[in-house]
Amino acid sequence: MSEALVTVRGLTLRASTERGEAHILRGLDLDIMPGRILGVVGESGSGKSSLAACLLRLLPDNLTGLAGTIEIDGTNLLALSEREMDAWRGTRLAMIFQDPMTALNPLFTVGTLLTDVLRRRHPGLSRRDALDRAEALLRSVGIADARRRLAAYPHELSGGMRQRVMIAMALSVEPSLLVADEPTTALDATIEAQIVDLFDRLRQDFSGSIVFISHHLGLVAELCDDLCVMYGGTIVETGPVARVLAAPRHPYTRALIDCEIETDDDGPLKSIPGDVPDPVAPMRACIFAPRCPRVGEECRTAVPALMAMGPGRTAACFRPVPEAVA
Ligand SMILES: Nc1ncnc2c1ncn2[C@@H]1O[C@H](COP(=O)(O)OP(=O)(O)OP(=O)(O)O)[C@@H](O)[C@H]1O
Repeated sequence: MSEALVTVRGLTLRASTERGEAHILRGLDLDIMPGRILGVVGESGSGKSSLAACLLRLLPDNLTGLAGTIEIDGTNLLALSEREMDAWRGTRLAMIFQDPMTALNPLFTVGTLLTDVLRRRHPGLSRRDALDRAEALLRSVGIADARRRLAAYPHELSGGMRQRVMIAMALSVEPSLLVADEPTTALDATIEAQIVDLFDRLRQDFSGSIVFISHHLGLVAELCDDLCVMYGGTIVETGPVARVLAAPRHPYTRALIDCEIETDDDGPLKSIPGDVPDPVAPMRACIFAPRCPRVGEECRTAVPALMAMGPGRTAACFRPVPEAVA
């Protein structure tokens, strides 16, 4: 297997809250492979967006205790100054948010937003050349009548179109690492399918890594190569997406898949019985133990580390789902 593009080790994040210090990320280890799409899934509150925010170091002020390392090509992003990090964001890292309006400045036209990013990336680029490139980028993300759209303001576009513009802006960075946080959640099903198709097409020309965060296992199965399952600020399972979904080893992954299978298209979303862990509580045992159908004595007294579960796969579980019945 090739070397990881991004190596995350012992990533920890805490927040001061009224109830005390919350453990948002509890020491994550993760390898993100070049040229592959890594899907990150987990229930609401499991820490997916926080992981995304750490990868770009875009964190709110009340978040403290950021520790560990995030290494790309031998540089630890967590050791960079704010200024150095800003330069990385304009050249090596890019993010696509759930709500494009949070990322698209409403005061500027699409053309200005795109040419600004392009000229930051390529300082010698003339305004005319930048506009030509911006137009080509809009076309590449499926925007018809691209020249005319350059003059539009974000609020003049539909939600799906805004999301395409944000994808074009992220691509204009030519990033090594592109992080997409629930990029289709705010869109209706037809537009969602188009955006997923777009990601699928983009991957052919894109040599960097994509981290794709989603609630939706079906979407991740369709689009991603690798999977990372998060629970309670920890990673509980990783591996090639098809193999993990066909035969999960962590009981939490099994439960997530069962919920998705049992949820009818039109029916209410099924959920795993029991409550998600309290982020303020310290972790002294397996964090999934209180909800786990396979729980044993050791699960209530020790914290399982991620253990190898066959080629390219890991799970943090003392009593994994047996392979034969997985
Ligand atoms: N700035 C913050 N201050 C306090 N707690 C926070 C902050 N940001 C996130 N959290 C808490 O950290 C935990 C993880 O949140 P996060 O948004 O990363 O989860 P998520 O898996 O992305 O959830 P969702 O799918 O709902 O977006 C949650 O318990 C959340 O309440």
